[in-house]
Amino acid sequence: MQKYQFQIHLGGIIDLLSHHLYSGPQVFIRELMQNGVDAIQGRKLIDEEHQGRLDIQVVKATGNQQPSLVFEDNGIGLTEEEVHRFLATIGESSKRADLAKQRNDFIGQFGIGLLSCFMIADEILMITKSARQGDHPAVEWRGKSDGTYEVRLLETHVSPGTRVYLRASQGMENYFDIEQVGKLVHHFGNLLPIPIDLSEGDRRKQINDRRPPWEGVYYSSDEERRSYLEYGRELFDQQFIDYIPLRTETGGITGVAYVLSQATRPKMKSRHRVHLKGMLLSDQVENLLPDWAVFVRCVVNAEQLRPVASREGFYENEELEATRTVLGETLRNYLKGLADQAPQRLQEIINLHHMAICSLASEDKECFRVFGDFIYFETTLGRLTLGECRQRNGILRYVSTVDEFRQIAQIAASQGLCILNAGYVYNQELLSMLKQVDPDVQVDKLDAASLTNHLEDLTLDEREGAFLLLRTADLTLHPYRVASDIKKFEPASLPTIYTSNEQANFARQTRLTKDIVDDTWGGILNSFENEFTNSQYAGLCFNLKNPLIKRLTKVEETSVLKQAIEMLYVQALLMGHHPLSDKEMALLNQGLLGMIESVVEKKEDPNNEV
Ligand SMILES: Nc1ncnc2c1ncn2[C@@H]1O[C@H](COP(=O)(O)OP(=O)(O)OP(=O)(O)O)[C@@H](O)[C@H]1O
Repeated sequence: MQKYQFQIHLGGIIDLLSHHLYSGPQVFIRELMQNGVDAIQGRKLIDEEHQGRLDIQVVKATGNQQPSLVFEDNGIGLTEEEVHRFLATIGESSKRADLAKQRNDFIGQFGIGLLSCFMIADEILMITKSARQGDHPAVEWRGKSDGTYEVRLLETHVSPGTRVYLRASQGMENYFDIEQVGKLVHHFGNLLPIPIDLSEGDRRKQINDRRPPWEGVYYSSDEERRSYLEYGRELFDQQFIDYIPLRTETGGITGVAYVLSQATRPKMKSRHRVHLKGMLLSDQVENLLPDWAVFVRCVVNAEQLRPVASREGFYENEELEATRTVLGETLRNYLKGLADQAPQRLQEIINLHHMAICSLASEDKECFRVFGDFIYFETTLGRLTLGECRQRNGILRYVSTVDEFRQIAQIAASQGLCILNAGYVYNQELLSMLKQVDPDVQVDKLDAASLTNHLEDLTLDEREGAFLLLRTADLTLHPYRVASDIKKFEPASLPTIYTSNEQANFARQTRLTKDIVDDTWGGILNSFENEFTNSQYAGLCFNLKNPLIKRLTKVEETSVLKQAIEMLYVQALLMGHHPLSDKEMALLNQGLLGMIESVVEKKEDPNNEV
């Protein structure tokens, strides 16, 4: 059997890189800067004192000549043998662990980056001189996008390092415009530790002369704070509430997490600006922090994490996982610190990102442990954090719907009872997460209807006095499936409370629906309704402490009583935000008209007391 060698279709590979791997042609600038930085790093390994520099020159278009770019570094350079091996072999890199021994020193490793230049130029011309072999002549390498290359040795003196020449292919002139190049060099390279000069003709400027705040030395915490926040504002073009310096051994991270001043939405992920050895990987990295850390946006430099081949994110491996855990720990310590020293700021952060934090804390135990106590609930005693609720009450009691909460809020509040409204999204999940995280906590669901059991009973005499009112109420409200009762409770200004439970609500909903559907459906719903038992009755409880109710117990005329009861019933429904059925609406109308009539009659004949 004969052996053959794989052939590579360079056009196909370039197409693959440009359309499927890289986010766009602009990355060639990143790849070239990175090769320059790596080459300087390589030279430092043989000469520690070596002062590296990168020089990028833009040459404007002239006549029928397309514009061009020259990337120059004073790095390690390549010998002729290395040129054949590393430049002309796709996937071969001098920076891999086995060759470089200290792979961590270099940014590149895949051996494909240089090919990105074919996205904007048809030819790559490189002149390189090895710093390792001083007597070796400089080498000129000319690689073409058709997959061929030429090599020749130069006789002229060239100092060690590498120069890459690129001429814009048709349609790519934009990437050779000085302004555009300046922006891209700054975008990708502003944290690189080697000075990068950009020039066009006589104009020359260092692009990365500003160092990040975590490299600064500060004489006061105010100065430090100002420097960090100003950097964040300029970088992200937004204001932040606070900053958290980041430094971890795992992953070799340095940087800062900025606390967002705008509310985040649930399931929204924060995107971070991430560098690898000073080179920007991406400003859209999502997997740097634990999912719960929605309230910050980071800019970091990593020395040890592994990039994916597109170099636009980190490879998801154990090291990244460990780094994420340590960064999460840093954020948690910051929050704990705030809880002790600046709880208002912590509450401010949580209030801003409340929905997002609730959503995460309801699914993620770790997040719950961090934030749980600071999440607020609507309670019958006002808005309280879960921590405050736990401090005040041995048992946490909640109702599961907003309607139930409305029913009981006033009475519970007047009796100092703290009942949580778990009718909003995530609330019940958060309470069940609380039970998982702290099994000792007692969390009880309260049935709003059962609340009336805890109200003060009437004495025998009082009961006797209220007999007619109660009997009339039972008869009047029976068609509405409402049972009546009478108790004494605060606040005295409240004449009645309407209580319901899930079955009663269902029954009520069925009746409301029946009002608006046709006969066929009405028949089906009727058969449901007929199955209802007493437990599906809602309740209207009169308050004997209320002056109006007290007066009603003295009224003997049942028609007056009936009308008052109907009105109190409708009013209780309206107070609880329950939609009225047609029949109830009619009650309201009749009642109002009746009242108007009696007022008018009274006006006409002041002796006619109603
Ligand atoms: N400026 C340079 N100076 C010295 N050697 C260079 C330079 N540019 C490229 N090389 C050599 O060419 C090889 C291939 O470069 P290329 O950019 O394609 O891949 P890489 O940098 O090794 O890895 P990656 O694909 O991750 O960028 C490098 O490993 C290096 O040996």
